[in-house]
Amino acid sequence: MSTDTVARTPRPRPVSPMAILGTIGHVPGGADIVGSAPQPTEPPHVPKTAAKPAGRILAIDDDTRLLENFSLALARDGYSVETADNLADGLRLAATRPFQVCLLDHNIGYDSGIEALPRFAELAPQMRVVMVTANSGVEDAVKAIGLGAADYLVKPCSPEQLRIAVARQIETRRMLDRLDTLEREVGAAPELASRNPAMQAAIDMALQVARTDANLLVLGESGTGKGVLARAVHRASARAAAEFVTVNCPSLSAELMESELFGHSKGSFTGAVQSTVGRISHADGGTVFLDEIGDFPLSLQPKLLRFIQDKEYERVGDPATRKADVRIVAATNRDLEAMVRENQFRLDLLYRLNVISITLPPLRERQEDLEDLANGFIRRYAADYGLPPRRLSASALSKLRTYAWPGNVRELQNMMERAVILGRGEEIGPDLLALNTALRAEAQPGALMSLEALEKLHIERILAASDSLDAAARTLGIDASTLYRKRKLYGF
Ligand SMILES: Nc1ncnc2c1ncn2[C@@H]1O[C@H](COP(=O)(O)OP(=O)(O)OP(=O)(O)O)[C@@H](O)[C@H]1O
Repeated sequence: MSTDTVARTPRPRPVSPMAILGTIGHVPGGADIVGSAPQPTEPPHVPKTAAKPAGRILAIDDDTRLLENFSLALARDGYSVETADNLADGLRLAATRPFQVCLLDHNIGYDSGIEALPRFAELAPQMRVVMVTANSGVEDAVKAIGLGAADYLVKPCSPEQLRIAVARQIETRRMLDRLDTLEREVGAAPELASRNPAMQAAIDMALQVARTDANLLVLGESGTGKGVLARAVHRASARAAAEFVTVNCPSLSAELMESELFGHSKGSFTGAVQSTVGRISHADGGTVFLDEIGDFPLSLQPKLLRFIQDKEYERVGDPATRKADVRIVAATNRDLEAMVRENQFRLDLLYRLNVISITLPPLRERQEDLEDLANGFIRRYAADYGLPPRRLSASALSKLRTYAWPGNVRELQNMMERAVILGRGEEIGPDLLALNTALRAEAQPGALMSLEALEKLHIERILAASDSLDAAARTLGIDASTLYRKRKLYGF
């Protein structure tokens, strides 16, 4: 579909203030049926505070009065209704907006709604289609269901029948979405496989380590997938049934880190109004992932070392020694050996963490994976946002291949999410790829660009010119935890 389709998409029709009819539809002879006892005229009730509609409905019928009646009846329940009085407009709307339910006329002018069902399924696989027809023949109903319709409504129908039919499909859609989310959560770790030999060797090694209880240190630039690998190790291990707990080291001060990790007793410090057991205890039997271990507070490193060696620890303010059986997976993009030389990291802790270390290659060195990763993200976000499937065009892929990916897989992921949201056609072309090179070209003195874009670019440049996160934070005049959050936010 070309990108100009949205521009030509008809705007939603305004709903006229006509009365809601007791019965919606046409008698075969042509006149609208008003129920035997006409309903009192009543303005449609649309909840004032309904920031989010109860559901997005697309109604397609060549009978514009019937479309108005559908809109009125459904607006009462807080649905947002868009209409099309011909098949081509209906298909365009379905391809470009996320609808949960479509009310599709059997015969739309000279076009057949039933014959168009496969096209709707292709353009909007998440949309539940209810066939609406004056023809109550069983044969048609069977054919429609066979071609993907979810239900069949015979007109004339009452507003109540219409609402029930729509509510049923909205509920089904909600349950299917929930199921999808649960399935994704269960299988949250993306499929870990690579066409790049170095990356595949890293994955194989991680899965081999998973079978043991050894601690693991994962190295690699930001956004290369260290957290994903840590989770995969947990899931492939005998610990999978217990918790996987992530601790982002730069985001916590030494005091907070101690109580967060090991727990504290009530009253052990100002503000400790109740006891907490700590993340280590939560992860008993499972895995603790210490992200950005290079930022683990130096003063607390002896306590972590003791826990790793002896599996013993004390809560803050409680002398009782406790035990927990936890595998530690630590990750960093910093040079821990250099930090040891600068007395920023303890050598004995490094030895303990570093029993096995795995380095993930940056994305620019695993070009073989670009296409699979990009299309995987596109599929995922299209499904998440209820948009039709899209794919990367050949020229977009070539453009991705020329880029250096300072933010690695995270940057690619963010870029594909943006492209899916902004894209209108079935293909994602190079114009939708917000590569930072473009930003760089714009960033001349006085260039018209947002403060956020300028901040992103400046942080990126300082990071590239600095030896460590700390050094970059010092140059920028912010603390390391703020810089850490901004990096995650901007995707590098
Ligand atoms: N192989 C992959 N398949 C799909 N998504 C991936 C893959 N690798 C990484 N990602 C995604 O990229 C993003 C960054 O991954 P992750 O957080 O694991 O990187 P990281 O190296 O730990 O980054 P940081 O050092 O900044 O913490 C995540 O959203 C993750 O889901």
